[in-house]
Amino acid sequence: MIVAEGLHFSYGSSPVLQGVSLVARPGRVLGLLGPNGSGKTTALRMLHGSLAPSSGRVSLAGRPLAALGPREVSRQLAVVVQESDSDSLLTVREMVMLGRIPRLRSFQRTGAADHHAVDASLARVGARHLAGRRYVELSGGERQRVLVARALAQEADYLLLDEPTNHLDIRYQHEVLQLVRDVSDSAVVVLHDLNLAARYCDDLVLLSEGRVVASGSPEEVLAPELIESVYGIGATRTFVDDGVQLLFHPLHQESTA
Ligand SMILES: Nc1ncnc2c1ncn2[C@@H]1O[C@H](COP(=O)(O)OP(=O)(O)OP(=O)(O)O)[C@@H](O)[C@H]1O
Repeated sequence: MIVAEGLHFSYGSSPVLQGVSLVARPGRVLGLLGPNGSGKTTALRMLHGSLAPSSGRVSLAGRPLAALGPREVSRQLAVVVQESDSDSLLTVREMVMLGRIPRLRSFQRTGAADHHAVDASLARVGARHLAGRRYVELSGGERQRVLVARALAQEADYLLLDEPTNHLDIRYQHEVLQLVRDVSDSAVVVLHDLNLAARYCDDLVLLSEGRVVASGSPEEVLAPELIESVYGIGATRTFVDDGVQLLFHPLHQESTA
């Protein structure tokens, strides 16, 4: 279980997180939602320790994150963020092998078990055929699969993903999130698309201006009045396949929800 309690953080004098608390339970996908600049990425970075809160705390499986070493953190958390160009010369196989590094001891070389884990991870995301290709030459959707494979190769308890559907077409958006559900049922995912969040997440946390304004099931969080007050756009709620979905109103129309 990942527990964040009362996280505060500022960049300079601008407060970004103002007392954010959340719980990511094992076996569930938690969606982190909120408008641009509401603090989602900052909060996610605190969950995996790449940023420390100015006050508040994060614990993993009951132990304070701040007291855990990087190796221990990487056994529990695997992070999927967009890659920079610095990795551009790597092949897909090499990229996924990077996921094994936290599991190696100092100066230990990769061995048969690591190669097996890389093959198994690529197979799970349906990307074995890409193994010899250069990462930089892949499409956005293929890259996302490879990044998820790298996180899987790490064999961590939780996947943490920051906007994994960014730049993907609608089919790949669904594929990547279905993949997350298929391969790891313990995940925290930052999403912009509220309907994707409703479909693929078990629990949602909605941030606004650095504060949690709602948390709970998609049905509880995606209430039209709340969405309108946070995002400034009217919405009507409907149900598809027993799940909540929103229809948004063009800005000149009044909400009928
Ligand atoms: N390195 C930084 N230095 C200064 N301010 C920053 C930095 N990173 C983020 N911020 C600011 O912190 C606030 C929250 O940013 P954050 O990236 O956490 O929001 P977000 O909800 O993930 O946004 P988005 O949906 O646009 O990606 C924003 O106002 C942003 O401008």
